[in-house]
Amino acid sequence: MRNFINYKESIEIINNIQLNNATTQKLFITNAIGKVIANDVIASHNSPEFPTSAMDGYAIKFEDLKSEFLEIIAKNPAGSVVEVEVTSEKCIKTFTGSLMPKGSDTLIPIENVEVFDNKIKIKKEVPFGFAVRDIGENYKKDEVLIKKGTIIGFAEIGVLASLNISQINVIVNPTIAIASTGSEVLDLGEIQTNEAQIRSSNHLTLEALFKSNGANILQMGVVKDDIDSITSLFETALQKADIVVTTGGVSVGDYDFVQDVVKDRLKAKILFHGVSIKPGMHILIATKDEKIIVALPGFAYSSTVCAILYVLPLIYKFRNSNESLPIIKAKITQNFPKKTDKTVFTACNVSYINGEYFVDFKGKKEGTSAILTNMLESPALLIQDENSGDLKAGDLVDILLINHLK
Ligand SMILES: Nc1nc2c(c(=O)[nH]1)N[C@H]1C(S)=C(S)[C@@H](COP(=O)(O)OP(=O)(O)OC[C@H]3O[C@@H](n4cnc5c(N)ncnc54)[C@H](O)[C@@H]3O)O[C@H]1N2
Ligand code: MOO
Repeated sequence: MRNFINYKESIEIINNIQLNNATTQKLFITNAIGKVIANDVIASHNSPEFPTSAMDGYAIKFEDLKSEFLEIIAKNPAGSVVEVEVTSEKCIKTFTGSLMPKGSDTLIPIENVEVFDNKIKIKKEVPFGFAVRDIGENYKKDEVLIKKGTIIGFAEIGVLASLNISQINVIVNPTIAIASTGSEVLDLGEIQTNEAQIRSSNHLTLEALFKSNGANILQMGVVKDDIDSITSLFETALQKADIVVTTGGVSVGDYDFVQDVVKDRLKAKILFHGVSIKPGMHILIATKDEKIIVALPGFAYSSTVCAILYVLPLIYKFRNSNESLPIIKAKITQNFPKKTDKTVFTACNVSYINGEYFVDFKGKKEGTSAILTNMLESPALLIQDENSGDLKAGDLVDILLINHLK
């Protein structure tokens, strides 16, 4: 009889896996979108470096605000440096993005003045320093602007560009080899020869999930339930990938060979085989020569839930990223019983109304762990801890936001 550990213990084991130092690569910034930056980015200068005008108007001395007229002594277009200084009762026509001329401290917008030849009359006053962007308004020299572990997105690209940084060091994404095992499962396009065969969805569901969450994929397709084929699958996959993920063949059936191969042929170090969760209780995680093996159950819903719970955190770990699973609180809108003493992950609908998350089960199908369609539309996983009881409408519950995974 196998020893089933609880969910919390299984996650601690995953968190404690020691990985080698991540490899980094240098990329041009827009090729690094979605990658994890390996070093802090520190501002090399103030932005702006000099007081800069935020509007089109006239640069003045604030003390002249009440003067009857101010003489326009120069024009100061953006991109050029005006040498003339603003002195008492003088002003310089200055534009959005122009440096504030020496001697000036305030900008009167064009709309606030009346122009008489080379003079202006201020019709509407402004406070001191109006429409002047101070030195370092956007960022200050030596400020840490992007922390290592951040995933590069559009805002990071913009900040890097403003720092004139064209290439950055990013973590090389882990490679995950994926295969579905089972003599009844057919790859796409494979000809069906009897009624007991079904189309494999798992290997492609997992490819989509891992690819969009930061892994390179080695798709190995479908492998029949046969010890030699499964052994050679693992041997190849372990050479090429950091993580090998399979589905099927981990429970108690006569043809559940994945576990036999991992334990007896590969002699991998078993971290656990069996967790008190629903779905996915037969999950097996092992290590072999610095590589990680994740053998998931065959059912489509079980393998997907377990891939989210165990493989995504491994990807985060390989990428040294500051990501974590998006688990938040929501209000449940109907009574919901606790059906087993395991930790249970149930697909539900999630909506966000007036700043609060709500969950219900409208349209969700009940049945076995084969029902992947429950993950369509706007799903979340309701998490019922092993020690929790029945839920009542209005209770605050933990949910994992599936649509926040990419
Ligand atoms: N006597 C017992 N039977 C079962 C137990 C148990 O404890 N005692 N556990 C059940 C649970 S829970 C699960 S989960 C499954 C896990 O079994 P396996 O991981 O060995 O998976 P398979 O038997 O290979 O497949 C299960 C199911 O999923 C379908 N499948 C398999 N691969 C794919 C694929 N690539 N794409 C789509 N669907 C797939 C397969 O046809 C089966 O229907 O064991 C229970 N049995
Ligand atoms: O362990 Mo299984 O509950 O059907 O995935």
